[in-house]
Parts: sequence; structure tokens; C-alpha cells
Amino acid sequence: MKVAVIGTGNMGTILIEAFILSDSVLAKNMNIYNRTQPKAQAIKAKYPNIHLCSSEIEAAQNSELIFVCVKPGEMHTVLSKLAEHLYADQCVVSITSPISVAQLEEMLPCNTARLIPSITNKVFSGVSLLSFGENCSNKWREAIRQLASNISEAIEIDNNITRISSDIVSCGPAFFSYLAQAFINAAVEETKIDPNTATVLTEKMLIGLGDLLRSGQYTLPTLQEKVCVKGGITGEGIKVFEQELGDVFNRVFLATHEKFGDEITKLEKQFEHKY
Ligand SMILES: NC(=O)c1ccc[n+]([C@@H]2O[C@H](COP(=O)([O-])OP(=O)(O)OC[C@H]3O[C@@H](n4cnc5c(N)ncnc54)[C@H](OP(=O)(O)O)[C@@H]3O)[C@@H](O)[C@H]2O)c1
Repeated sequence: MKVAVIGTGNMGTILIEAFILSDSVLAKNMNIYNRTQPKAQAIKAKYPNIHLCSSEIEAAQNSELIFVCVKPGEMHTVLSKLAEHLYADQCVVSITSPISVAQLEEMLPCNTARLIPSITNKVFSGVSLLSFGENCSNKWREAIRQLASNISEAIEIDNNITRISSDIVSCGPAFFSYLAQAFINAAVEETKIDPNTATVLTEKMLIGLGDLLRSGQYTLPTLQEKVCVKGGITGEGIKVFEQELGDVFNRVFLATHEKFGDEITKLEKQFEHKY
């Protein structure tokens, strides 16, 4: 199967490399295009067999499966250019959350899907969120599920939980890295530990936590219960969280959803369908 990636920024590059390194797609079967060429040329330098295309249309016309990995505001322009060159058996996959599969379907004469990736897919881990257009064939649903499963845990979601699911799987790594950094900064401020040691210990603790969860021996609640011995030191720390954390995460999700709502309103002016 020939696969196109249009837009080789952060996420386009992660998908290209994850597909090649997981042996899901051979480099020689990939057609890539980026608006400004240096980013795509750098990928070609790393994977010489990859085909560097000179337009979105060339990439799409030479592929069966086409990933469009541009920012939401650029999606309508790219899809409009592609629409008249696509045929019914092809499949276009968008990776952006504020455009629904119904909106993709309204514009394109082919199969459509959405795959929202996460930076964790770079190491074939974490989740990718799937949604399929109503008219997407079973053949394409299966192929995309398989491809997504090669680089992640592929989970299908309803459109009405798109933002919160993306907050958790795609923004989550940034949110938890931010919290971990605040944890490290406080350790350095309040004790004699130096920043480097605090960082190394924290990173190794997070890797261990991930491995424990991966092993299936613990869930988040059972793990807390195990470490948090009654009357012990961890419990004193947890008490501070209980008193101080308040509704901070509620406000985080309200903020992301407000921004998402603004983006949807802006994008709905370009598409005929509502989100
Ligand atoms: N970042 C994340 O963690 C994440 C997670 C899940 C989903 N997403 C979604 O992924 C999408 C891309 O995000 P990103 O972080 O990868 O952004 P990015 O790094 O800015 O990449 C977007 C790329 O699209 C290229 N582009 C723009 N218009 C184009 C066109 N007409 N034809 C070909 N290429 C074009 C840009 O090229 P130039 O070099 O010319 O600017 C840029 O390289 C967004 O829609 C975002 O919602 C991101």
C-alpha cells in the first residue's frame, strides 16, 4: 500500500518514522510533501527511498492512503486542492481534532477517517484516537486500525468526547511533564537535592510507574493504596494534595474546551457541516 503524508511538521514526521520503524510501511512506498521543502528534504536524507513530492496533489495521486498532517486552519485549503483529484477507493485521514469526520466526508469523494496521534506514538506507545466517516469502507477501517495498532493502542471514540480524549492522550504528556517539572523545582527549593539528581530520580520514577502499569499488576488506585501506608509519610504528602489541589484540573479542561470551541466556530465558517 502506498501512503502519503502531507505536512511533515512535528506530527507528520512522527507518523512517517513510526510507520517506517514499525515495518508498517516501507520507505519506498511513502510519498511525502511539505509546504516548505527543507523539513521534507531532511526526512528524505534520513530515509533515501522515500518519495519527495513537489505538490499535495502529486503525493495524493500516487497513494491509496493519504494522511493530512497540517494545522486545523490549513486543512480546508489542502482538502479543497485534493478533492477533485481523489477517487472513491482512496482514503484520507486527518489528524486534527477540531474537524470532524462528517466535515471531511462533506468535502471529499473518498473514504475518510481521523487518527489523532500522540507524541508517545514515536516509541509505539500511548494511544491514538480513531473515528471513521459514515461511508468509510470496512476494508479501510480494518487497514487503519491495523496501522494505528502497530504504533499505539488504537481506541475508537465518539465525536462528542474528542477534545477530552485528546486532552488526555495528546496533551497529557505535556501536562504531566509540566507537573513533574514543578515537582522537581519544589524538591530543589525545599531540600538539599541538586536539579540534576532530582530530574534523574523523577524521570526514572516515571518510567518505573509506566512499567508497573504496563505490567498490569497495578491500577492507579491499587498502586496508591500500596505505597500510601496508613499513618506513613506518603499519606502526609497526599493530605496536602487533598487540601490544595482544588479544582485545578477542572479548570485545565474548561480552558482547553473553551479554546476548542473557538476553533470549531472559526472552522465551521469554512465547512458546510457543523462539527
Ligand atoms: N503536536 C501534537 O502533539 C499533536 C497531537 C495530535 C494532533 N495534532 C494535530 O497535528 C496537526 C499538525 O500539528 P504539528 O504539531 O505537527 O504542526 P506543525 O509542526 O506546524 O506541522 C504542520 C506542517 O504542515 C505543513 N503545511 C502547512 N500547509 C501545508 C500545505 N498546504 N501542504 C503541505 N504542508 C503544509 C507546515 O509546513 P511549513 O513548514 O511550511 O510551515 C508544517 O510543516 C495539527 O492539526 C494538530 O491539531 C498535534
